[in-house]
Amino acid sequence: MSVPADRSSYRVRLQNLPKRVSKSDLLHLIPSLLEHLSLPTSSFHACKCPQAMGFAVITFTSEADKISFMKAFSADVELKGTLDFGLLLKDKVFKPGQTKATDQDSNAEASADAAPSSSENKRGREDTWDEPVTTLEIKNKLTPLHEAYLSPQQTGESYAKYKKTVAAKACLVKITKACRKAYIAKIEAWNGSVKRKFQKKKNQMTPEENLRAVKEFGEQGTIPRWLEKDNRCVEFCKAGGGKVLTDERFVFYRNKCEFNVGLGMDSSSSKKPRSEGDSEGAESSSRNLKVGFMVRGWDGPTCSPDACYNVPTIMTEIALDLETNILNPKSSYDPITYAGFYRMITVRVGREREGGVRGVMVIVQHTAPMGGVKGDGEDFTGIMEEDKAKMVKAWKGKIWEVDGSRRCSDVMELGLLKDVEEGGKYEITDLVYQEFNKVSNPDPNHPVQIVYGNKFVTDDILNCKFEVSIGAFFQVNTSCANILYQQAIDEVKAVKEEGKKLVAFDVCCGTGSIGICLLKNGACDRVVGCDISIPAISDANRNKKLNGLDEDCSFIAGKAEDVLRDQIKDEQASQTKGTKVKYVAVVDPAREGLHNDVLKCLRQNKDINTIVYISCNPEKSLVNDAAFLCGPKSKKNPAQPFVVKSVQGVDMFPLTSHLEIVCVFERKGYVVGGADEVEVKR
Ligand SMILES: C[S@@+](CC[C@H](N)C(=O)[O-])C[C@H]1O[C@@H](n2cnc3c(N)ncnc32)[C@H](O)[C@@H]1O
Repeated sequence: MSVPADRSSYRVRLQNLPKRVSKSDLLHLIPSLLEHLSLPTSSFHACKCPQAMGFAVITFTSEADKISFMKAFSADVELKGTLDFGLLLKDKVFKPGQTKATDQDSNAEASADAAPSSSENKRGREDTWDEPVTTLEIKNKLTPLHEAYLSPQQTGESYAKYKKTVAAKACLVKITKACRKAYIAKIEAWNGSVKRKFQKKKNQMTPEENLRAVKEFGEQGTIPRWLEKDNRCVEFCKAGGGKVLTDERFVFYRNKCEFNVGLGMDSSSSKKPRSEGDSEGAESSSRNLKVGFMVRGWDGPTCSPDACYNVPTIMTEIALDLETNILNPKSSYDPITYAGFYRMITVRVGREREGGVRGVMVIVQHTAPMGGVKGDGEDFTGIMEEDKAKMVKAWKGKIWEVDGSRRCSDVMELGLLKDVEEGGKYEITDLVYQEFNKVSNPDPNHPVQIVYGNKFVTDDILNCKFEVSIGAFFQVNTSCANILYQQAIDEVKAVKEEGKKLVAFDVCCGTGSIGICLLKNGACDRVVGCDISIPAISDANRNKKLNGLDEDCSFIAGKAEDVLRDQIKDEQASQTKGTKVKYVAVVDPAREGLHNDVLKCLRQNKDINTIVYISCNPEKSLVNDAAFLCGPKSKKNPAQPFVVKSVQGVDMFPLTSHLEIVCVFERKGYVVGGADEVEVKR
């Protein structure tokens, strides 16, 4: 059989798989999936699953086979219900020659809540350019729940109910199912081993040994009360009947957006230019540079962000200014051919400064000016310098008076906003360039070049001030972050005990924002944080001083899986004798969840009995991590398990399907029969 050189268009991504799925699991699963869908097993060619990533890439024998699979899969409503983890199919765009599904891919997805997902995208699909993109299509892509919010009849579920369903059902039921599964497997194994043990030793055991074995069997051989039924966990948690928290500002809430610099549709020509010889394309290219979102994926047109409910007006105005007045029309980047110069424009709005003016940072990401990504492209040095000079001239010192009423009247009519709360005064205080030549996204430590201004923006959460560097993470909905962090404060305060010092380990602390808010608001007495990002940790170290908390905070840069264990040990060793200390962990990992070593460290440390877990991926990584923290004891994992104490949803991304969850795990001196109310005695 001849093997085609490039099978990139034959691949799909199967998501929501259990994190620990192996290739051999998949080799069983895929043929049975195909059988279930009445498709020939011969259509399957190969599969890959990166370790502990919870997804797999399946390659079919042809593109037609892939399309048949996708159609059958999407049409099969039952399928999702029958599989424990609710599989999700994603027609991920694989670049020509790309065979590997990497970590970077999922990071790119993680940051894509501003940008459209590429779920319906197909490489080289010509119909992405056939029809003009409508504003409804843009809205559906970026704020897919706008219709559920506006007209409950259309989806049969109101917006609030949908979000609550995600919080209570999808997350909690999945946690319960995953934990129950682990207990059931353990019990089955235990039954077998106990039986063997008894049969072997029946006559040699003393009555005491016999009693001990029976007791052990009793403890290990029973499902904990909170996991008795698949939905039992819900009864223990607030979100089962509770409301998702929101600040009720459903529009224009993002403080950061990443705009693609691509080509927009032209009424005179819908064909995308592909080469210099393509005169029709070249003509439309000169008119079509667009700054916005790629609603139809990497090979589709770039669209104006004006129709997006979650993008503030100042950002849409900056995008428009760039595309009409500043950027050279021949300089957009093509992610398929890697040709071109400007890749992405990030706009970040900061806090209000003196005179009611809000500072804005613009980051221009581009390829190498000489030769581009592959090194053999055009020389953009002149264009770069020219455009940069235009930006400085037009922006530096200019106050933008933004009239938000145009977009407000639209959303007020729809009931998304009560008052005109948009627009105001802005100044682009910082302009930064970043050269990036690889295919995916730069890591947080990637260098930048300051054109004018600073390397960071400033913002406030609760009553704390933060400086945030370019590569550092910061919550994208600042006003809702107040609610999220207040929730964390309340949960940590609940651990505090009179006469005892409370130390909070802020795992994946970013710029130190959660820990600093905890400390400043009296929830704990000391914060010890770690984060993989060096710029974020230098921000955290500046931010603790900015908030007058230098003495009681310690932040270090490093992967949590490498540094947390020693950080905890050092902190415990540093306590003066006689001090009564309690410890709590607040974890806020990226979408992939916590590394196994971090989970092990938290579960094994008997001094940490409460974990406040903030998750932006409650249906996947939170479920997997909960299964580890709450799963049965084993030889590898002998420490007492945690139970889920509460789950609270916070609507950080209104009108999208994303939901932030604050899940509190508490370690209980669990014994059969409901003693899960007893604290661990040490
Ligand atoms: C969702 S953000 C939370 C940041 C911060 N807690 C906040 O609220 O702003 C996740 C953070 O995890 C960090 N991170 C990712 N992988 C990590 C790892 N292996 N070890 C430590 N931190 C990590 C990222 O740099 C990022 O700052």
